[in-house]
Amino acid sequence: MILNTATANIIVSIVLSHRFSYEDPTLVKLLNIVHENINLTVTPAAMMYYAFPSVMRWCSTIKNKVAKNMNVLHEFIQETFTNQRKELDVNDQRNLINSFLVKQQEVKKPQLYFSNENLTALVTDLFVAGLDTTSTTLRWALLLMMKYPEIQRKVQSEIEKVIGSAEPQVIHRKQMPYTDAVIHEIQRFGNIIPTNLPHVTTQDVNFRGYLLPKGTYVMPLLTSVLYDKDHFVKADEFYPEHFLDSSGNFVKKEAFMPFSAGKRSCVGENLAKMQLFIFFTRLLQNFTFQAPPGATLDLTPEDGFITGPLPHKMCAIPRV
Ligand code: HEM
Repeated sequence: MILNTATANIIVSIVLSHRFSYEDPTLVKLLNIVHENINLTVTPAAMMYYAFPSVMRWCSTIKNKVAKNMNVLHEFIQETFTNQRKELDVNDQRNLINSFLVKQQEVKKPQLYFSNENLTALVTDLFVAGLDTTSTTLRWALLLMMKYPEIQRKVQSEIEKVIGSAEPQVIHRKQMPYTDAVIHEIQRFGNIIPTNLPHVTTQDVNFRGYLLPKGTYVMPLLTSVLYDKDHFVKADEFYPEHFLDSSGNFVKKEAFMPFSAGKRSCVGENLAKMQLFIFFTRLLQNFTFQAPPGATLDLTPEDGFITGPLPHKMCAIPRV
């Protein structure tokens, strides 16, 4: 919950130029609805619905429940976030919602792209897509650091060398190849969206001798690249050297695609990378993460659409 609220506040500050306290009932309610909706959409019945929509169409319960929850989320976002017309000052645009509302006034046909429904959908998308993803990756990061203390120590010594006790900034990343490699490996190994989002062919496609007619549902499995043994020699292990050359320089891998690929790949990729670097280095600068004595650390992922680690108890030992 702490990681979720911290990452949520980043999106809140973009859309609303505001931050909530971690106990604020509005923020807690938002997180609970988003989380509940994500959980609901990954129940076995919902998964069956995505895979076999024409069969499952007859089973209206799950469809109605998901639609009802989505309405609750939309209504809540509309009331809380997007209803800012009264306070709008065209000469003082401070956030994404302000800019959208100004555009709505400027364009001739706002109902085309800049409708109220689109604004609500846009803000909802940012929350749904940007919350659990970043915080789940950070949960993997902390578990993997507990599991591999020698890797954690190497990251901490690079932090000491490059950042010292200053606040980490994105510009530090270039000078920190080991930490960069560890963060990439956390994303690769964590593989938090194994099935990616479903896509549809917009025209007939010939793929390796198979015809995929226009309108075919396609699930481009990210696991198939992130765990590809041709690209990652120890694909089933946590091995930061996947992203390092023999001199310790960071190397890019074309099979590293946790954000997917192509025109519809994650729009939040750059933001997410900045968040991961800053949260991860700030946390390890100030704490060493350890399992409680006698605890066993299990790297089996949770079931679901976003696959986080299983819950573990964790000790955060201050470093000063
Ligand atoms: C570690 C963090 C994240 C991961 C691993 C991740 C991964 C993904 C993936 C795999 C997709 C599907 C792309 C496709 O359909 O091919 C996606 C879409 C999307 N992501 Fe992210 N994401 C992350 C963080 C974020 C953040 C922080 C935001 C926004 C603030 C965001 C916003 C979006 C949006 C809006 C889409 C839909 C894009 C579209 O359909 O055009 N994501 N993300």
